[in-house]
Amino acid sequence: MTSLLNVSNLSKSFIQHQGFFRKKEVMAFAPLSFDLERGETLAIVGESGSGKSTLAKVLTGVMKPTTGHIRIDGINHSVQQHEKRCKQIRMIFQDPNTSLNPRARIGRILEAPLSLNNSELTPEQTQQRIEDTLKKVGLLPEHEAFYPIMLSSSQKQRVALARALILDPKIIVADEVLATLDVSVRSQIINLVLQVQKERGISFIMVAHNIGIVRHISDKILVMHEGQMVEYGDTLQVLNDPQHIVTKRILLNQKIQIRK
Ligand SMILES: Nc1ncnc2c1ncn2[C@@H]1O[C@H](COP(=O)(O)OP(=O)(O)OP(=O)(O)O)[C@@H](O)[C@H]1O
Repeated sequence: MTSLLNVSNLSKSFIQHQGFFRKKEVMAFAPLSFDLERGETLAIVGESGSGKSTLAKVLTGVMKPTTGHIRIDGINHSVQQHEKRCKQIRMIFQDPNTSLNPRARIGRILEAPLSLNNSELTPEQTQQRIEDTLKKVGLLPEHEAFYPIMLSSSQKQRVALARALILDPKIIVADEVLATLDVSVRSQIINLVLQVQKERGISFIMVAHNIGIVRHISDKILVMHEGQMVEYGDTLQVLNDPQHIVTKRILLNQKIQIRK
């Protein structure tokens, strides 16, 4: 059976100019491959600079890969096909304070992906979709008239999730969305993600630091180190019996006991 997401030999390098004539190639991440099934969550962990954010951006098509393929339901996923791509895979960024336009009301923020993606909805259906999506993330239809500054951090992160959900994607990629939130808001957002996942069978790819959360929410884990995928597999299996020194070090740094 075809996996929902199949990533093969995906890599990304940047060309850095050093003076007029010299160029240096920086490998953000080396060729890597993995699969993700419907309704599963993959956690990407690793130390700073290991390539996690670049991988997240390449997966969502924000950046073009240097090598490799991304297939969704067996179909090649291309950066050029912006419209189709947005309906399949959407990204939520770390800080809703910078990712939400402060000058736009919430209704406009949620309407934008629909109009940018040539939605065939009538104005009434668009309005209904916005209200339904707001409700789905625990907000009220009245929040449509609010500006981001009028919302709490939890509400802003809910709007970011609503913006990702509104096109009904198969996969959502979240880059460190929990890092800036305090503990109580963090658990609210985690519960919301788990609920949305259960209801709609969406797959999540989460760049995350906190191994306690990774253990709680993810089915698979991918450990990065200096642009290499050093370990990948079932989350509990990897966390209970890590094979790579980097995984062991991450667990040790967070005082997580290895069970084997
Ligand atoms: N636009 C860019 N141009 C050149 N090099 C880049 C660019 N973006 C990232 N890199 C390099 O790619 C490597 C991986 O960076 P990336 O931001 O993906 O790591 P990360 O694991 O997400 O780090 P952090 O946890 O600190 O966000 C780093 O060496 C970084 O300097």
